[in-house]
Amino acid sequence: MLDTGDRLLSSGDSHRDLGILESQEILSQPISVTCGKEVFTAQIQPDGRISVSPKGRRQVWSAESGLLAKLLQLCAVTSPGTQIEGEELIGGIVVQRSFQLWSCSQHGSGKKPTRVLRKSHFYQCESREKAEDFVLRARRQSSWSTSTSAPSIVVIINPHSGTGRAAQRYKEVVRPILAAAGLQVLEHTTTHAGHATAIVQELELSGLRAVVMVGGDGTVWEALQGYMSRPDWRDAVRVPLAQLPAGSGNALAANAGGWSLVTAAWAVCKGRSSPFDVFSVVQPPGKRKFGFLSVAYGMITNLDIGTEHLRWLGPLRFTYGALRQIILRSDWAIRMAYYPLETAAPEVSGTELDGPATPILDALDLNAARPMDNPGSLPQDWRMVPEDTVQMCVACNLPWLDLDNQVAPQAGFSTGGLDLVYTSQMQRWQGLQILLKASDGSHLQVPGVRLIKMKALMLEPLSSGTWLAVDGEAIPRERVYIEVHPGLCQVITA
Ligand SMILES: Nc1ncnc2c1ncn2[C@@H]1O[C@H](COP(=O)(O)OP(=O)(O)OP(=O)(O)O)[C@@H](O)[C@H]1O
Repeated sequence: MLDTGDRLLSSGDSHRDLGILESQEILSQPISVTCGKEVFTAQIQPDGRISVSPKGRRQVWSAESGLLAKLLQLCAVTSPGTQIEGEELIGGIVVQRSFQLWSCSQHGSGKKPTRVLRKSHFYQCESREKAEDFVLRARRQSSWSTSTSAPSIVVIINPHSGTGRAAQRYKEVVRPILAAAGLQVLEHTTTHAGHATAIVQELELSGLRAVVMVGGDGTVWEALQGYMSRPDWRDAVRVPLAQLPAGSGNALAANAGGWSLVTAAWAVCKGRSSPFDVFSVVQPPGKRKFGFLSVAYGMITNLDIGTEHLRWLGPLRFTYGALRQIILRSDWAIRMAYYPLETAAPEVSGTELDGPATPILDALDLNAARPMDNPGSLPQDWRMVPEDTVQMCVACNLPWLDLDNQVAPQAGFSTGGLDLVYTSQMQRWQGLQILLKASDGSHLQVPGVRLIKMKALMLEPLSSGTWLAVDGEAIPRERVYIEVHPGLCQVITA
């Protein structure tokens, strides 16, 4: 095992051999339970719903709907008769001869729907074995994709992320949910910067449902470097990444719909994933890195990396940083050229032993004279960005840069390109408008905000006093080449 932080979590209940629970018919066998003095029938329906109905009544009675339910809620009384949607159910826990069902129900709507954890009454069975069997069936149906064995996940907790409460929040909020779903969880806690990369490089990834980061985007970035530096990177990228939002920005969680810890933990229990683009970051002669979120320069990096000392403020530090940058309003010299999104990439030639191919960048001689020194010498199909000073400047691989700001509303998990969003002649009032409108992406309509879609980018930062950053992590402030790898990785989605 890797480090002192390693810990294998058992769900608390024994996972008995489910060989007997082969068919759907057996999965949905009803059992008789009691709650207080009443007798109920608990059954997993073929569509995944669980119903607990008073014995003898044919109609499934739901405490979640209708006038009676509203009255009961008003009187703060709940009934043990209930019905839980399969989509909400995650599993349950067993205490002696009783079980309790756990679900995550939708709370709020609109653009950022979240889920809240709900726990049913305790239902008593004839024996502990019966209670365990029922919970096992509930887990199989709701969180195990009907498999007979519990899915395994790796959780990497960064105790330094956000305001420093990630480990505690994980223990209080997330760990019980994963245990109720019966997932096999291998926990690692990072002890230093760069540790998440080392953990991922050493992991046995085959058969894993997901690698789950409890932290911010820096932790995801480190895990991604770990994936891509493995000799078996091609197999590794098939294992989905997930982020439980415990950092400051939490962009991967935001883009995946994991707007809260409970919502993101529910998504891990459900285990649905989508392909998503990542990109190569090349700074010759340095080693290639990989990004999943953004390449930023100037104002955006100053408001992020420049407010590291205000970490205790949480995400508010970004708002403070943005206001400060708007008031200071600096111009940053830059040169950029891009390979348009609509232009087809050259054919891939050669092997991919050292990572995914970069056919667009391979057509350039990256160590030769700087291609942007003389626009006439730009390689075929590349275009120069006309402006040579910027204030805000960020190439986004995903729409949300954190839980609050949708900086590139037209971007997506698998568009095959980056959206470069920048300003060149921004006045302070425009900066304020951008700040106010970025929450719904309407800042793109503010005069002076430019958007260019691209498959590849070369960027030369020419000012000091700021940073060049990938996914919020500072990289050397030197020429950088970026190329997108469409749909290379997988992400767990809510
Ligand atoms: N045990 C640790 N002690 C100190 N630093 C750590 C430790 N583990 C990881 N780190 C470093 O913590 C830094 C911050 O983590 P992370 O980026 O996840 O959180 P954040 O900055 O709050 O969130 P975001 O990146 O979403 O804004 C990372 O650069 C990582 O290298």
